[in-house]
Amino acid sequence: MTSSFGGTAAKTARFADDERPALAASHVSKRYGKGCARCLAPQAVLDRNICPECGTVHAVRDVSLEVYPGEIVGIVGESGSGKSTFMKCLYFDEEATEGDVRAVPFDGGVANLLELSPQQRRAVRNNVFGMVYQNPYLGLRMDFSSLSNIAEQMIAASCREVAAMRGRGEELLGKVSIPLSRAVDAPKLFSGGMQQRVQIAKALSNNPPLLLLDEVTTGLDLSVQAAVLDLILQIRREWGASMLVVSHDLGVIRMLADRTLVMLDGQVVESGLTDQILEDPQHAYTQQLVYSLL
Ligand SMILES: Nc1ncnc2c1ncn2[C@@H]1O[C@H](COP(=O)(O)OP(=O)(O)OP(=O)(O)O)[C@@H](O)[C@H]1O
Repeated sequence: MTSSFGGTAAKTARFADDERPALAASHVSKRYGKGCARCLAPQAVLDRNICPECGTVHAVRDVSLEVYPGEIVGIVGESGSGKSTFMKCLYFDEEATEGDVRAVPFDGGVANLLELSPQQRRAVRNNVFGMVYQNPYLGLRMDFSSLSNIAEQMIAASCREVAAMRGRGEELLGKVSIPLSRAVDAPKLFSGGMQQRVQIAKALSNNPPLLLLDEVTTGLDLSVQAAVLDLILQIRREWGASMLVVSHDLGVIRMLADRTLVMLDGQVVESGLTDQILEDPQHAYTQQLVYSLL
């Protein structure tokens, strides 16, 4: 079934036992610095995420996760815990130091995305992932019109028909509640909430099977936050996209995520169904996060 977002309908059972994960990341690490015998040893004890010996920053340490079709997976953690860096490694904004990432929608999950050529990486960015950054300046050309922003993304994915781009752009802007009268305005003239909604429309323009959302509601007013969160849930309901959502705010993760990973100092300290984590947090840091919600 085709929905109003132009993709397949959301699944009610989000991940059946026999389904393969749409995205599988294994043992992903990102270090700033060369590392040394001390900090590269298994179970190395660091000063938070920094090696006391050589000063290498272990921003992401051995993170693995899977996102199943139609599932929303959340990563929560305080500032500096490594969640954005992990996301950036997936989207090639940062070069992972090591790890293995497979995406079924790209090539059936055959290649390790981290070993792709620059050209193949562009194909993944244009056709497999839709990225929405916390800072809309990273995801949008602020001086182009909103329609042109969407067209740019579609051209990157080989669309050449002006009428199709205009039609898709107007459809998506309507979906994210940007009035058509503002479609030719540049995002720099918009409020923060509107900019985020244009970014979401742009990210959706090629029907990416995997959406990466990095702190998309941080810095927005509460009512605007609620509208953006509703929009994300609507996208999942109508379109069934898989999503990886990063936030320092457990309230956001509680609203969106089926499963959650908790990160601290570059490592995953706890993971499981979001409801379970909220009801029965095991790690002291998760307990602190959950109690701060009460
Ligand atoms: N270019 C860099 N060089 C050295 N350290 C870096 C660099 N970029 C990030 N870091 C460090 O990596 C760690 C993880 O940062 P990251 O931005 O991923 O955290 P985060 O959990 O997303 O927090 P925030 O939401 O505040 O960005 C931090 O300690 C940060 O200082």
